[in-house]
Amino acid sequence: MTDDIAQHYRQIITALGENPDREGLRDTPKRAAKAMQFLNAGYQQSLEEIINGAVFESQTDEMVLVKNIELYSMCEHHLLPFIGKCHIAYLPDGKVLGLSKFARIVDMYARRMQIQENLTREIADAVQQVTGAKGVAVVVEARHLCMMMRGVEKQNSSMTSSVMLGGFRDNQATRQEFLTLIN
Ligand SMILES: Nc1nc2c(ncn2[C@@H]2O[C@H](COP(=O)(O)OP(=O)(O)OP(=O)(O)O)[C@@H](O)[C@H]2O)c(=O)[nH]1
Ligand SMILES: [Zn+2]
Repeated sequence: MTDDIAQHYRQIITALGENPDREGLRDTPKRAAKAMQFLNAGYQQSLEEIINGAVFESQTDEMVLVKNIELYSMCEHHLLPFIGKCHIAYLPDGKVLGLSKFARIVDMYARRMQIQENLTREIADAVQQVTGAKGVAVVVEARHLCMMMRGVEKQNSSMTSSVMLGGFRDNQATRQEFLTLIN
């Protein structure tokens, strides 16, 4: 598969007017193929595999918040990166999730071809599914290189997307507490 992708990169380099056989570019198709495979590795993962049973019984019913999870994804329109951070909160209902698993969930969905809104929704649905929480809130703040390096070339705009489920959707005080904590 890597060789296959590398062959296509070689053609792209040629089509762009470069010489894929010159010294500096000789290994580039293969490197680029490996990088692209890494950035799309989320297709090879499943929720079950990354959670690996790390859901623990707990009687806490207070909000749990994991803030500022770094996020690197690729926009499905241009295959250019969007980069930012993700905040996840949930209201446990007898079960809590291993802390590292929030970052693993973010990475699994981010390492696919995405738009930010769908990524946000997929993270929220996954946390809901594995914890059975009374509520889940996810906010993603990101800057899109497709808007910065090309296209409208706006360097300072960022996009915020959010998904609120259960108690975060129904209860304004809970939602407000979450928004206050992340700002
Ligand atoms: N809602 C949303 N839009 C995105 C995201 N990533 C990229 N886009 C937008 O997708 C749109 C694609 O628009 P098109 O007109 O088909 O493509 P384009 O001609 O390359 O668009 P420009 O970027 O405006 O030059 C653009 O408005 C992008 O800014 C995302 O995560 N969410
Ligand atoms: Zn884009």
